[in-house]
Amino acid sequence: ISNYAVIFYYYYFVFSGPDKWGDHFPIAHGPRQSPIDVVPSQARYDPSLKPLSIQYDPATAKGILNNGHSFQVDFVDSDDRSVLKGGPISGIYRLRQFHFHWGSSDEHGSEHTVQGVKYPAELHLVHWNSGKYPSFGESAAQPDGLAVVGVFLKIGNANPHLQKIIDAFDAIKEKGKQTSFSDFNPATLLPGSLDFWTYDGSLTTPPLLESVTWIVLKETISVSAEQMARFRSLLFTGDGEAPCHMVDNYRPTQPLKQRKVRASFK
Ligand SMILES: NS(=O)(=O)c1cc(F)ccc1F
Ligand SMILES: [Zn+2]
Repeated sequence: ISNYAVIFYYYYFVFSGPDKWGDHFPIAHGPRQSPIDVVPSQARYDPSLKPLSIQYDPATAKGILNNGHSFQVDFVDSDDRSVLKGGPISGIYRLRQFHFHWGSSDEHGSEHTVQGVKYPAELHLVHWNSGKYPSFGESAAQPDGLAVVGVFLKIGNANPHLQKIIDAFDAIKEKGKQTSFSDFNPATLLPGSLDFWTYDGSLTTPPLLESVTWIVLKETISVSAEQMARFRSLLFTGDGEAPCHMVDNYRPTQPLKQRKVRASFK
């Protein structure tokens, strides 16, 4: 079908909300959908999991974009300067972008939950298996193609590392706007501990591809209530449209089905 139709359907379903996605993306009812509710007592410690190795080069930061359903910071991924290794993955995965999901209030907004606990926001650092596949697009179609590190945000002290991102929001308020974003190390957004839960899952927005090894960190990072309010000042809508605040851009948790969640810690 034409590119126009693809774009139309993409935006139609993204805007018609998660409950409608299954009608036209049957994989929405698949065996390894994300996000899920992580139940720590059901997660089995796996001593064979290696420590996470995260090495990012701030020079690979490229730009920041409002894509109409979140904002994302894109990275140069034409070489292995910013990579993820270890943990549950084999080989080397290149950082492609990071983005967030958040709510209309501090009571909810994360995609994953922990024994039903919802956080106000969740950071996703998206990596693709450059050791095995030639591109992000190719990787996204493979069961071992992507690895996403998820980090929960919790209301507390203002996060100075988030502030640099927030300061760029005025330039990307509307859908489709982007601006350059350089010299930023996303490792500054990680908590002190890299203890994690891991499970096999999917993209959480259409096309919901079941190609993601999820690595969800146990420890949270802080964000202030004022900083969360700045996230909610972004718009889903484009210039000239009736403004609609970018909030509640998270998918509800999905059935675990036959999956096991492993823990990297006792
Ligand atoms: N929320 S997500 O990390 O699963 C995700 C990453 C992508 F690169 C594309 C779509 C997605 F939904
Ligand atoms: Zn995400």
